[in-house]
Amino acid sequence: MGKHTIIAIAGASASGKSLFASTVYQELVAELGCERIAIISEDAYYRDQSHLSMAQRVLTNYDHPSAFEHQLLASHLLALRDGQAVKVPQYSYTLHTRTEETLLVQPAKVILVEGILLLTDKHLRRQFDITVFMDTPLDVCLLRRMKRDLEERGRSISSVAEQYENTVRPAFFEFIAPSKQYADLVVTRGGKNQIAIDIIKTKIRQLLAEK
Ligand SMILES: Nc1ncnc2c1ncn2[C@@H]1O[C@H](COP(=O)(O)OP(=O)(O)O)[C@@H](O)[C@H]1O
Ligand SMILES: O=c1ccn([C@@H]2O[C@H](COP(=O)(O)O)[C@@H](O)[C@H]2O)c(=O)[nH]1
Repeated sequence: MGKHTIIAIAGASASGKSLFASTVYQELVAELGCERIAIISEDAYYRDQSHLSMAQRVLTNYDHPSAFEHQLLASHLLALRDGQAVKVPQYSYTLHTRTEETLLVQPAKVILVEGILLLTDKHLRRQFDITVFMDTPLDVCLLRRMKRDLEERGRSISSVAEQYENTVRPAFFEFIAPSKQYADLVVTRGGKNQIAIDIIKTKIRQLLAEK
């Protein structure tokens, strides 16, 4: 591995990717400092849709690779590897578009990236040094997504159910499940699997000691 290590955490929507990644990040950043570890979400790279009306935005398939600007994410990961800071877009799930703000992410020795389709894109896969797949049963994901989307993303029961049937579930079988083959580590039991969290933390500490 080179000077920088990029760790991808993929899996179904609500499988626990962001809880897992943010727990690893929070538990390590205090110990290591933010110049050594950074975190990015693939969701930040949903395409800007500010030119579309709300009625048009709700028709987008947010579970299809075309919904993401993966090229921008790939170029940001390359820049971070090269020691340059990047301006990560910020995305609003309620407005279905990017906000005006960006978040300046500084280059770090270890970069955690989490998102549903990270392992489906061969250009992105080339950037990852370590790959993790959250293997949470789909019924558990649906229940967690329902609760989260009602509480945090301004959705209704019927809108979550409709989107789940139309795009979320089909995309899981078409894109996400087949991408599990590219994972180095498969994590069961979601974002609170402390043994898996500790394994990744130990690996990160070991990599940083070598750099
Ligand atoms: N092992 C777990 N036990 C209980 N709740 C969990 C667990 N893993 C994740 N969650 C919860 O499920 C929801 C979805 O998790 P999240 O990390 O946002 O998923 P993702 O990033 O994969 O979409 C969140 O509310 C999170 O707190
Ligand atoms: O405008 C949007 C953008 C995305 N979504 C849904 O979000 C999930 C991906 O995020 P997770 O945090 O991994 O759940 C994806 O399944 C999209 O369906 C959305 O509903 N609206």
